[in-house]
Amino acid sequence: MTTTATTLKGQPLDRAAFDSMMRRRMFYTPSFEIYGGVSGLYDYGPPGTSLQSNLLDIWRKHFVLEEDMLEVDCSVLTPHEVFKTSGHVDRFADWMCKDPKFGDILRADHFVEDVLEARLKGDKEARGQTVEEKKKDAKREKKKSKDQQEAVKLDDAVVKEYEEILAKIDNYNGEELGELIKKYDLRVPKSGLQPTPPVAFNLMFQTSIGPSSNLPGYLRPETAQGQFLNFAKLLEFNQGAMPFASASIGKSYRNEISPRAGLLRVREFLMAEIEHFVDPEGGKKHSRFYEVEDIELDLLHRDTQLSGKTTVQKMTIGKAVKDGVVDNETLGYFLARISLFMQKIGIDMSKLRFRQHMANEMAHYACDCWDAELLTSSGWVECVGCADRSAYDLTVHSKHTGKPLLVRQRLEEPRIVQEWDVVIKKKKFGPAFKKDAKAIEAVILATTQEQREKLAKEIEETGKAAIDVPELGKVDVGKDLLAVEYKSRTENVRDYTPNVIEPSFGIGRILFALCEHNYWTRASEGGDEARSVLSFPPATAPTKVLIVPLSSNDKFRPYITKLSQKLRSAKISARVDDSSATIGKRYSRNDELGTPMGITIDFQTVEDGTITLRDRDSTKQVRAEEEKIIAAVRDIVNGDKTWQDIEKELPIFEGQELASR
Ligand SMILES: Nc1ncnc2c1ncn2[C@@H]1O[C@H](COP(=O)(O)OP(=O)(O)OP(=O)(O)O)[C@@H](O)[C@H]1O
Repeated sequence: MTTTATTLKGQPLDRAAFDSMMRRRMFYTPSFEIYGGVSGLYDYGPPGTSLQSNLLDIWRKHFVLEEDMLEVDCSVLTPHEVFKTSGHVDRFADWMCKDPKFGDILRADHFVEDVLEARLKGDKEARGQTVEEKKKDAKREKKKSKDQQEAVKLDDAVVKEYEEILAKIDNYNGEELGELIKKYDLRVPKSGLQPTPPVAFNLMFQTSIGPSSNLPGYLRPETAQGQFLNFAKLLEFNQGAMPFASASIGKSYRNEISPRAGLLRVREFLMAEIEHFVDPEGGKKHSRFYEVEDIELDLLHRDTQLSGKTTVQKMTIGKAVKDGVVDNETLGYFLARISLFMQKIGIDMSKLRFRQHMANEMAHYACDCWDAELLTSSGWVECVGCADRSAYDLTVHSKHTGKPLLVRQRLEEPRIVQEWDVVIKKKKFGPAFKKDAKAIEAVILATTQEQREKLAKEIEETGKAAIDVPELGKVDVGKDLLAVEYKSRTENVRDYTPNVIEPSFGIGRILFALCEHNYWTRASEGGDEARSVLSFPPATAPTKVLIVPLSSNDKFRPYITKLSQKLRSAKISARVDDSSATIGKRYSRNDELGTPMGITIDFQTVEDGTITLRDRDSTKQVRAEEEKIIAAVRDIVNGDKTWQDIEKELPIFEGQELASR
C-alpha cells in the first residue's frame, strides 16, 4: 500500500536526502556502528533525544495530566509464567520464511506484499506512464533487483486480485500466506526461487533471570502486562473509584524478523501505553465523550478493506459510535484524543487515518481495534494501536494466580440480575481436556454477556460450542461439558472484571513520521543546492532559539551571555552558534535542526540594545529591545502567539542591513 510521499510543501520527498540530513544532524544513528552495527537498533543524538522528550512531555500533559491517569514504571524483565498466561508465549509471533538458496530470512507477509507491489509497479510501467513518472520510478528503483523492476503487463483481473490481497495483507495467517506464495509463484528476487513455507517465529527475547538460570524470562514486548498485574493496587490507590486509567512510558523489545525502514521497525523501542479500565455494563460510555464528538476522523472500516479497497470515510466520532462503526464511546473518545495529540505535535493531518483491524489481524485478546496510521515514505504505518482488550488480561491473570482482579461495587439497593451464566461440568470437563482444561475454562469464564448469549444459541442449535483458545485455536465443547443458562439472582454487591481500552503509542514511529511530515526544501538564494528545513511547531522543536552573533567580535560577548541567561531562566532552550560560518549558513544549519527562531546580535545591539528575531519558516525578521524579543519568544513557545502576531506587533527588520554594517 505505498503512496508517493511528499514534503510539507507538496514537493516529492527525496528519502535519500532526508535520511542523509537526519544522520548528518544526528537525530538518530545506528547503534554500535563502529562495530558494524546491529540491524534494528538505533541511538538518538542530541536533537532526536530532545525531540523525543518534548513529545513525551506533550503526551504526559495531553493524556496523563488531562485525565488524572496513574502513571507507573514497571519492570522490563518478566518471568515466563506471566507471558505464558497472557498468551504471548504461544501467540506473539510473526510468519517467517527463508530463501532456500541463500538462507536469507524474510517476514512472510512483507515478502508477499513486496513482490505483489513490485509486479503492480511493473504492470503500471508496461501500461505506459508519462516520461516524467518513468524517470522518477527508475531513480527510486535503482537499488532494487532486476526481477522486481521488470515491466510486465498483467491481466486486469490479476491486477484486481493483487490489489485485493494488498488491501487485506494483515489478515492472512501463515498457511494462507504460503498458499499465496504458491498460487502466484512468488519468488525471492535474489535467488529466483520460492521461499520455504511460513513458520511462526515468536518475537520475544528470551533470557534467564538470576545466576542459576532456572527462572526463565523475557524482555517485555509491551508495557501493558505490568499495568495489569498492578491493577488491584492501583484500584486501591484510586480509592476504589472507577473508571480510571493507568499509563506507562518505557522501552519494549521485539526480535523483529527483518527490521527495516529506519526507526519504523526496530528491535528496541519506546512505548507510551494507557490502560483505561471501564465497567463493561452500560455500553462503555465515557463521561467526556461530548467534548470530542464533533471531531472528524478519516476512518478505514474493516469491510472496506475486505472488499479490497482502501478508501477512507470522513466521519465525526459521534456519528461513528452512534452508527456502530466504532464499537463504543470510550474507544471513540481515545481515537479522537489521539487525533488531537497528533495535531498538537505537528503531524500533517492529511496524512493521518484510523484503520480498523480485520478479524484475523486482531490480537488474541481484542474485541475491536483501530490503528492510527501515518503516511510516510514507507507507506501507511501503524503508529498507535487502540484496542478494546475486553476483560481478557485481568481474567487470565486472576485465574492463574488465584488473586482477585475485580471491582467490588456496593449497591445502594439490592437488585435482581438476569444474566447468562456459564456452568462448566467439572467432573467430565477435566478428564475430557486434560492439561488444556484450565486454558479452555479461562476463556469460557472470560466471555461477555453477548458472547454467552451466542454460545447458548450455538449449543442449542449444534449441541456444542466452538471456543477460540489462544494456545489451541478453536476447541469444540459439547453440551455434556458446558451449559449456558439465562438466570436471575439478587445482588447486594456487584463484582465485575473491568474491560480495558488500550491506546498504545510507538514513540519512535511517531517521531520519524513527524520529521518526514515537517521536512521540506527551500531554494537557496545563491542558486546552489536546496536547503532542508524541519518546520516543527515550537512546542516540539528540539531547541527553541538560536543565538547568533554577527561575528566573533568581543563586543558581542556580554550580550550573548546575558541573553543566554535570561532565556535559561525563562526555561527556553537556546543554543549559541558563534562559529565562523556566515550568518546564512548558521541559520540554515539550524533550519535543518528545526529551530523555530533565531536571535542576532549585531553592532546596532551594541549601540541601542536592540536585537533581531528571525522566523525559521518565512525567514522574516523583526527588531526590538531585548525584553520585547524575549517576551515574543516566550509567547511563541507557550503557544500564546504565532509569528504572524509578532510581525504585527514589532517592527519588521530587513536582513540586508546586517551585512552592510
Ligand atoms: N518493531 C517496532 N518498532 C517500532 N515501533 C513498534 C514496533 N512494533 C510496534 N511498535 C509500536 O508500538 C505500537 C503498539 O504495538 P502493537 O503491538 O499494536 O504493534 P503491531 O501491531 O505489532 O505493529 P506491526 O503490525 O507494525 O508489527 C505500534 O503502533 C507501533 O507504533
